[in-house]
Amino acid sequence: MSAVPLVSIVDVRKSFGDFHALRGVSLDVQAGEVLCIIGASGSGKTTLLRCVNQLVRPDAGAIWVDGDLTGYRLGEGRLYPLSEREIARQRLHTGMVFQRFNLFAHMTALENIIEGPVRVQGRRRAEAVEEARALLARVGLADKERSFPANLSGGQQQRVAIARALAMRPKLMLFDEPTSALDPELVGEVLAAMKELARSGMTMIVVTHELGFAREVADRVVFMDGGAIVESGTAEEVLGNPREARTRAFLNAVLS
Ligand SMILES: Nc1ncnc2c1ncn2[C@@H]1O[C@H](COP(=O)(O)OP(=O)(O)OP(=O)(O)O)[C@@H](O)[C@H]1O
Repeated sequence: MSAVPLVSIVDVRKSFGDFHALRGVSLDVQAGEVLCIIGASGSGKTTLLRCVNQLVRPDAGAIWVDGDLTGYRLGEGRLYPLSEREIARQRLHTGMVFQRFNLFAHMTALENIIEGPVRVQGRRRAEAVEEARALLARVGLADKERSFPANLSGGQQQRVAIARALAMRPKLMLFDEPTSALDPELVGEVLAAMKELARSGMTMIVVTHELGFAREVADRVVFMDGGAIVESGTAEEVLGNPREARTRAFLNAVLS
């Protein structure tokens, strides 16, 4: 019998006006799995990721994260939609790293990292500081705790953003093209931090154009097109020997 997935996405649909961004997407992610989502611009990758932590509410379908039906709570045998506040609380189990780093400009790297644990989770400041220092060391920025975002490179800011997400002790990490806003020479350092995280056993869903990263780290690669999953398999299968013509066309376009 296979294990219960940490994330279960069942027939999720989402439209923006007449545009069908997701046309019935189903996907399971096991605990500890690293899933990379690839696909052309507009294929629905970001929308799917945002549905997982409810920054976007699906029109139909269901998403479970660690046993919780996201956006709902069970009471007296019925499902009740959660309020925005309750959704925010549910979202705390899921860390997200965006294209843009969105650090608080008036706070140092360390203060950015402890903000969530102290203010939102009510953890003791001393404990949060100790953990933040360990996280900064983990992403290679032990010497930058007093730096403000304006004095950090894009790659360093993104690594602080990863540390900040991890400080909330998430069960799941979502990455939305975390290196696409970076200068090329800064991409490697962020991917290195993500690789270390992947190897530590974190469950990760990564929307990425970095096929080398996917090849090296992904347990599974999913190719999306037109709001649907076209192909799913190991990196070797999907990137090395794709079955579907649409996957081949996409790979030919990005690799040429
Ligand atoms: N909030 C929104 N309002 C209206 N349309 C939206 C919204 N979000 C997404 N869309 C539409 O849905 C389409 C799919 O978007 P999505 O960002 O999920 O694709 P993507 O595969 O992640 O592309 P990209 O790589 O460009 O981010 C977009 O092209 C856009 O037209």
